[in-house]
Parts: sequence; C-alpha cells; structure tokens
Amino acid sequence: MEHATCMIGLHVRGSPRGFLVIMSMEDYDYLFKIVLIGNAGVGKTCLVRRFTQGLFPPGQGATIGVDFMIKTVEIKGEKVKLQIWDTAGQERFRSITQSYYRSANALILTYDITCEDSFRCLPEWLREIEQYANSQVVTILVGNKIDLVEKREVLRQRAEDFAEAQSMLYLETSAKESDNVEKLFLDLACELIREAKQNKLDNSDTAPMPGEGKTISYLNCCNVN
Ligand SMILES: Nc1nc2c(ncn2[C@@H]2O[C@H](COP(=O)(O)OP(=O)(O)OP(=O)(O)O)[C@@H](O)[C@H]2O)c(=O)[nH]1
Repeated sequence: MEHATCMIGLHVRGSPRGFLVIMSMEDYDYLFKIVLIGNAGVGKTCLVRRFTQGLFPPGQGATIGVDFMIKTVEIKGEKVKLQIWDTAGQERFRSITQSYYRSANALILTYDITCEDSFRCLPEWLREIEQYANSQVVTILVGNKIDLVEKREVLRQRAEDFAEAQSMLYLETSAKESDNVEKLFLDLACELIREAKQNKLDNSDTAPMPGEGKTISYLNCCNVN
C-alpha cells in the first residue's frame, strides 16, 4: 500500500495552543477510534499511557480538552490501528469532549472503584452517550484502581450488575499495576473486528446508502472466514 502523510491539529495536555503533528499512515487492516470518558481523576490518562507507552506517569495532571494517541496491534495476523482519544473529565470541558463521541467505534466509560461518586455519576455519562454517540458504539465499563484494595468503595458485583443491566461489557483494571490494561484494549479490538466482519457479511449484497452504515473504517478489507 502507498504511504500517505497527513497533518492533524491536536489539543495537547497542558497546552492551550495545541500543536501540529506529522503523522505517517502505515498499512493496516482496521482503524478503530476509541474514546475514554468518565469523571475527572478516575485514571483515563494513566490507562492510555500504560497501554500506549507501558508506563504509569508520576504526578499526572488533569487533561485539558482532549489528548490523542495511536497504537497499532496485531490480532490473529491482522494489523489493527487504534486511535485512542483521552477526554478531560472536568465539567468545564464537556462541550469539547462531547464532539468526539459521534465518530467513536468504542467508548471506555471509566470510574474509580475507590470513589463512590465516580460510580454514581455513571447514569449521567450514559445519558451523554445516548445523546451524542453513534447508536452502534461498543461501550465497556471499566472500574480502575483495583490496586487500592483497602480503599474500595464500589463492590465488583454491584458494578457487574449495573453493566449487565445497561448491556455493557465490564472489566476492572489497575493502570498502576498494569492489571487488565492490555486485555481491555485488545478485547475491545477483537470485539470491534468481530462486529466489522459481521457488518460486512450483513451488507455483502446491499450497497450502503450515503450516511448509512457503521463508523468502523476498513482499508485493506479483511477476509471474512
Ligand atoms: N493507585 C492508583 N492510582 C491511579 C491509577 N490510575 C490513575 N491513578 C491516579 O489517579 C490520578 C488521576 O489519574 P488520571 O489518569 O490523570 O485521571 P483522568 O481520569 O485522566 O483525569 P482527568 O484528566 O482530569 O479527566 C493520578 O494521581 C494517578 O496517579 C491506578 O490504577 N491506581
């Protein structure tokens, strides 16, 4: 495949001005957009940095607007490019962050298992998803900071029941200890591939109408077995 280069404007953590990044597009079989949402301080940025850079950043400051990272993974011989958008949890950025929901293939709705308030806010986040996201978006509920066992305020069973009632997947993670972080993103990628293949099968004999269809992007269309 030909290599293309494009320029993309980004908001950068701590920088009110943002900056331009030259991004080189490589070959990939799938491109998925994943957006992390949830209250401020639940650990969204730490989850993203753990997955994309393999580190737990010390003294992590609050996200300003939206951050963006890319990681390409290989799943069963297929190259999957994950575009990961980390949104600010603070209320004052809500109008900016909402605009990123629409084109998301998957949303990672995160709360902090040591913070009851972050769990109680979940219905509010679900209303946001309902209002701004694509109706076919895959949503996973993530309870982060499981390394803080003694400080747990939200029982696992309660969160699992909540997720099940809302037809969401559920996973508990620790960005600090790297528990389940890889699994979170890889499971999500697998689920998106499964849906993309299913969608391709469903639409195999009907050309999509303008504005119809899923937001999942294909480049080198994969083989559906
Ligand atoms: N113990 C523990 N602390 C964590 C974990 N993940 C994040 N933290 C801490 O929680 C705080 C907030 O983490 P962030 O990743 O900035 O949270 P955020 O959800 O991105 O916050 P906003 O950018 O304000 O929306 C930081 O002090 C992190 O060090 C974890 O898995 N375990």
